[in-house]
Amino acid sequence: MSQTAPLIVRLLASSVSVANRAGKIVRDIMSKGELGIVEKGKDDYQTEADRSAQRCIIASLSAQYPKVRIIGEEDGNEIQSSHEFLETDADKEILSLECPASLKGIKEEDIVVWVDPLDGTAEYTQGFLEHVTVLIGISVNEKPIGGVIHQPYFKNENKMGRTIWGLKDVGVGGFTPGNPPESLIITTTRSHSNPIVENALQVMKAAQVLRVGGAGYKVLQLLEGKASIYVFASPGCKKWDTCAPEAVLNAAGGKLTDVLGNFYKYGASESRPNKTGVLAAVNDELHNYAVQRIPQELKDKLSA
Ligand SMILES: Nc1ncnc2c1ncn2[C@@H]1O[C@H](COP(=O)(O)O)[C@@H](O)[C@H]1OP(=O)(O)O
Ligand SMILES: [Mg+2]
Ligand SMILES: [Mg+2]
Ligand SMILES: [Mg+2]
Repeated sequence: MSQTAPLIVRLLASSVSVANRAGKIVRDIMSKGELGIVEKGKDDYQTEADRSAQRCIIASLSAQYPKVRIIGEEDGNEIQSSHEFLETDADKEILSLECPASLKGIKEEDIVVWVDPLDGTAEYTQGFLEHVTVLIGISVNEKPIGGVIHQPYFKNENKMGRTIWGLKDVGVGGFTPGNPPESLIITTTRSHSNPIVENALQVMKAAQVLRVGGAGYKVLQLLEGKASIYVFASPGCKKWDTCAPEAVLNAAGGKLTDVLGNFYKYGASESRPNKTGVLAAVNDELHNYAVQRIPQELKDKLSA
């Protein structure tokens, strides 16, 4: 690995390689067919793929960046016994990026990485495999500045999977960005809905509502021009769900906030739940439209 590239570029390059490896683990466990499902809470599951992918990501990144604070979704991931999963490659394309001056002085101690080893677990267990992503989000001073969204089941011509990345003041890569659709298309949850979530959808006056799994996949739909706005007026998403998607969306000129229009903070001591929901769009105009549409009563209910 090039030791000459600035830390943030190396960390993003490592995250791309580690996410690819985690994606292979996710596919291998599905092929073997022994998912080892554990119920963590209501509508909240964990599988062997969530556990193994997280072990791979945390072991690999903490071995190379020992002073970076890394927070993963799953509990009980002892990293000692994970040498089988160590991935120390770093993506060459990312390593060759020109690091903007704004990101050059960042030290390991300044960084908090939020890891969702498998976003869309419900969909993974139900066979909606294209909704599944691996998310690695890099934050500095509480703000998401870089991120990786890996899709293990994206079908290319000759290989499985693709990795989308974004870096502040640099841009995005790994996919072809699309313009927002002509008519208003909303993307939202398919497995965690409730009456308040539905109310927030109705007020948008959308031409179409797409119901898909995962925060990563929904933000990808925005980036590819398949949807205009991502609305989820409910707690349930956590910091590891939104850090990487928000970083990539920001790098593409978009915006992700809660349904009141406030940014989440990604410091290590922040509470994990995104209590006041998620509202995201590829540009400020669509984002403003959505914030204004949400009734005050609903905003009050969520922030109570
Ligand atoms: N009620 C909930 N309980 C647990 N996780 C949730 C809940 N709501 C959302 N999430 C997390 O946020 C992601 C996006 O939500 P949704 O697909 O419902 O829009 C889910 O895939 C899940 O992440 P994960 O699959 O990593 O546990
Ligand atoms: Mg989960
Ligand atoms: Mg998730
Ligand atoms: Mg997860």
